[in-house]
Amino acid sequence: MTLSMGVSGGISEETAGTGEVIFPEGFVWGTATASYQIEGAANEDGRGPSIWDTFSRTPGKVFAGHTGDVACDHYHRYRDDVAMMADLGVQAYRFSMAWPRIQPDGSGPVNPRGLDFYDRLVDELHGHGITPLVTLYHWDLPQALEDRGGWTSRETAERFAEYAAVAYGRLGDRIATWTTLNEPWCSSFLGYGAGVHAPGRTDPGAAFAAVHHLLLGHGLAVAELRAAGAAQVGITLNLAPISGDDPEAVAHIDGLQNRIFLDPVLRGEYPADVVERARRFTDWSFVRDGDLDIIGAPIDVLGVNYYSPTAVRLRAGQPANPVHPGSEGIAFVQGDEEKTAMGWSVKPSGLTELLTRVSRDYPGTPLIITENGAAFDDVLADGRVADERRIAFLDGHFRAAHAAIAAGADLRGYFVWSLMDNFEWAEGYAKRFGLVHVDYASQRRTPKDSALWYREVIRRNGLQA
Ligand SMILES: N=[N+]=NCCCCNC(=O)[C@@H]1[C@H]2[C@H](O)[C@@H](O)[C@H](O)[C@@H](CO)[C@@H]12
Repeated sequence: MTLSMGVSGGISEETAGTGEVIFPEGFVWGTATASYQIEGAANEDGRGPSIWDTFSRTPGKVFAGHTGDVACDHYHRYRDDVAMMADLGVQAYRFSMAWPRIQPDGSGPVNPRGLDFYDRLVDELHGHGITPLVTLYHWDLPQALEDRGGWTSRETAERFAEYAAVAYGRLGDRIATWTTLNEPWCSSFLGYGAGVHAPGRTDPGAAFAAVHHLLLGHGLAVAELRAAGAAQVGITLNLAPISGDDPEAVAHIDGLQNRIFLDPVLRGEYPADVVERARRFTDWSFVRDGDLDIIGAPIDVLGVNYYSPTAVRLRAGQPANPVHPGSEGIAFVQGDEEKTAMGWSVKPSGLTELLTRVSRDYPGTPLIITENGAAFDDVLADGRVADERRIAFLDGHFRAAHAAIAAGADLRGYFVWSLMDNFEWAEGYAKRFGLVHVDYASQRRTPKDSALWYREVIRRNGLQA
């Protein structure tokens, strides 16, 4: 089954908020994870160090000094985890491959034991009738490449395409949908601009160079995957609807959050207003003739990660938000909506707004929600996690996604973040996004009430009244 296969069947009448909601026939329901967040086995079977191994060992960068050394020990427990997904009725599974497992130095010699793991994982998935969707890069850049400039260097883009070809060569016969990058916005603006993610650099100019080389890596990898015969290729972007009374402030943040990625990938050009505003930080000399043609090569599916909307307003004297270069005078504000354990506003209608905007402004590319979910302060008691807030969160967002489909969005699937609690980057293990609870001391998995609820959603292909 390919994930951007056409869906058929009508849409039931949209009942706002409470009624029965049935998704189109063939709609794909899945869960998502990422290599550094769940695998562990950081120094096993030839895996090389990544920038997150380095960053998590840097004092003060990650909550309580947590690292991904063990994480959910998925590297050893993958069979049970796949069986657990099958028991939950999960139809598709989005996971990432660890580049440092496959090429420990990010280039040159391939580590066959690294490929062997993904071989075993994919065969286990198929054995349970679960469709794999792979992310080639979910932030664990080989440290050796960072030592040579990382994503600020064009060389990294070129090495990424080689890695994509190696991965496809071993697994292309069993994985139909290949996405290149997860959230280049995080890799660039959090990793090189604000320094709150690996590699921890705080240089806006470097962030813009990283944006470009991440996108160039995407484009070069798409070319390799196409040449090798990949059925579906795509990319995953974290996007957000931007609201506010001041059009210039909204345009500025929409440009840095959304259009700086959507326009190159889907239109083959950088948004002119973003290019101009960024000239304070970069001369864009890293862009070479032909790069945008490479970046803008057609894709088959766009992965959309949505968590929360962004609201901005002008505020005199407001210093720039380091995540958003040049945002002096722009305040990021939150309404009185419910907040998750991450402090993020819960606004399902933001998903409808986002999906309809992307469909309107960038028509013609099927969409998949590759991540949506929430962290709450889950409590395991008597072998159960009664995570009613997560059920309500997902119910609302599923209905919002359905409303977007009813409004014409070509949405093909939905992957809940995350299958299980895992290493939440700078928050370490303090934040739990999983449908399944993980006791890290024992590595015991316990499906939360939301997992059991999701099983019924999948079985019904929709929501009850
Ligand atoms: N306000 N606000 N912010 C909304 C989101 C900010 C950007 N962070 C993400 O999207 C990351 C994405 C990542 O792929 C995954 O690896 C992370 O575990 C999840 C949860 O954090 C999300």
